[in-house]
Amino acid sequence: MTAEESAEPLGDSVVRPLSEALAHLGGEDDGHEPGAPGGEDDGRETEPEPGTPGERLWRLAVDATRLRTLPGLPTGVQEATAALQHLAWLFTDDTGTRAARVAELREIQAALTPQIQVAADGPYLVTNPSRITDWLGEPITVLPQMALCRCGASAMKPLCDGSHARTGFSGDKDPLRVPGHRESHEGVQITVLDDRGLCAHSGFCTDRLPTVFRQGSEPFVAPSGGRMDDIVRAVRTCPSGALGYAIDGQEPAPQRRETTVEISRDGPYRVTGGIPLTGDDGRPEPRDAGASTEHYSLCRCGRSRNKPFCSGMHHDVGFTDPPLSENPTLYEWAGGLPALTRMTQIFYGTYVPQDPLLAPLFSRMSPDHPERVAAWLCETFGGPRLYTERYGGYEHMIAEHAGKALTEEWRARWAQLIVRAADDAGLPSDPEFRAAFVSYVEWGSRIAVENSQPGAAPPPHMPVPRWWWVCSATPGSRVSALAPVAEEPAADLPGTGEPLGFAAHIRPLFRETDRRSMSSAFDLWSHTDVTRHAEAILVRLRRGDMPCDAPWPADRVDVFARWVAEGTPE
Ligand code: HEM
Repeated sequence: MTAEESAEPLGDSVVRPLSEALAHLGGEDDGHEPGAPGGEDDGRETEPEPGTPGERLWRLAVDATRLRTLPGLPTGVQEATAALQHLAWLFTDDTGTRAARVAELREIQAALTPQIQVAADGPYLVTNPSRITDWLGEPITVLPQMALCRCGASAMKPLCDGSHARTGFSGDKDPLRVPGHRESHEGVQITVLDDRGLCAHSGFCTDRLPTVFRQGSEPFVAPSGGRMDDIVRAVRTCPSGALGYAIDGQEPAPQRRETTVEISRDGPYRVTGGIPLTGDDGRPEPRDAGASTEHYSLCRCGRSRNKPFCSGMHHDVGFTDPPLSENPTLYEWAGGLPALTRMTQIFYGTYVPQDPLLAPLFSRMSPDHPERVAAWLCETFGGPRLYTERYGGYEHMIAEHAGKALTEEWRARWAQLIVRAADDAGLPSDPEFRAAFVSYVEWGSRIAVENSQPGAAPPPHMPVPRWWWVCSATPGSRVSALAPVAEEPAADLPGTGEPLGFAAHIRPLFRETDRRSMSSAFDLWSHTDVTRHAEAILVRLRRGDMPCDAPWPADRVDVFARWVAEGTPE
């Protein structure tokens, strides 16, 4: 980053929030009379700060961080500190120095409670975060003080770049939002608690258990539509905290998960692990009665009706992250580790235990088996080498299958149910992804059977396989997936009185798309066919319902009418 490139973020994210904060504290008056010694305009030449821009930024970041630790300062100080820490980090090239500097900043603000503070009409100020992941589940660099974009307009998402101040972002709730109200839906063994006002419409419950969580039906929850353990699992994956459950009138203790902020793709920040959430005044952010504090979803598009919480508006306003490359890995297309883990948890947590054939085979699997298999799939589908790094790689996987004498019957059931789990987990259902996914499942499961037979001797040291789209069926391989069919240039119309002919004047009026859409009835590029249907075509052209995407202009219809009147010459 050059000094010029840093100027804009410095202005928007450092100078503005700091000056607003100082104004708030009455700090505009610095105690100096204009022109007095020590004032800005005392007429003396100010000595330039020594050191490179990077070193100067670093000292500023340290000063701001010390200031940030003082109690009672406006949130602008945090916002500016976050920007300075980020800039100082960017300007430090050497990895070792970077790590040492981050450690020093962390030390300065170590006494601050980890939390997310919602700045009024501003970003989420994240203090001492332990883990922030992208939508693929990969950790992003965390600094001790961070400001995450809340208005949806930042050019350096997930970080705030000060855009909220330029765009006039408002953090107010919409008075027309679905009101927060927790309803109880009593079943035989379990009561499902549901607050529609908190729902972020991530679809995890409706995908996973559509017989209980019924999109478009009233009431939305039908506890008798599923087994108790399935309902519990579905409720526990609800990212917004809208869902809860009680058994015999008792709600369970909150889940204990690692504190994480997940930046979901095209959607909200999903927070787990009970990170405290406070408002601009430092008090706990008001929540609906009974809402989860262990997990919640925070608006990232800036348009939620229930700010700061997500209300699912990102779908309606078409909030999107930058598109994937034309040839993403299967891992990226699937949705990364979070999506693959969702699938394996459903597979090993629901389908396998309920299946009389598979349940005994997996009765002694380790509790983290779903995570392990997800890590394998993540690596196989082109993601990070998680299985190799964490779980022993190829050799371990081979050893797990060795000697189990897996049968074709087991294999077929395994393959059938994992595809069902992929549906439930909301993995992409496009033909290209599913072709690649199923081909791997078929291939991998058959290899597993082979390697599990008595006396099998699979090669001992192999890398984890890498799977790719099949037969070049990548997402970009279909014309329709790349771009709409290019508009064909409009044909030149003949002059008035110019003798008309089918080949020269009529056929060019019909586009390739028109021809294709009529091909089941007749050929619009054939003189014989068009002559035979000329009157009917003319009626529809005049009515404007052919072609179906947009009617022809009148002068074009007139040319066709004249050609018909002239006896449809060739
Ligand atoms: C694409 C196909 C498959 C993949 C990717 C796969 C993946 C894995 C992995 C990674 C492990 C080791 C987990 C660990 O690190 O502990 C494992 C274990 C195991 N797999 Fe597979 N597997 C496949 C097919 C099958 C099939 C078809 C069956 C039988 C129906 C099967 C049965 C087992 C069993 C019984 C274990 C040991 C579970 C335990 O008791 O801990 N696998 N599999």
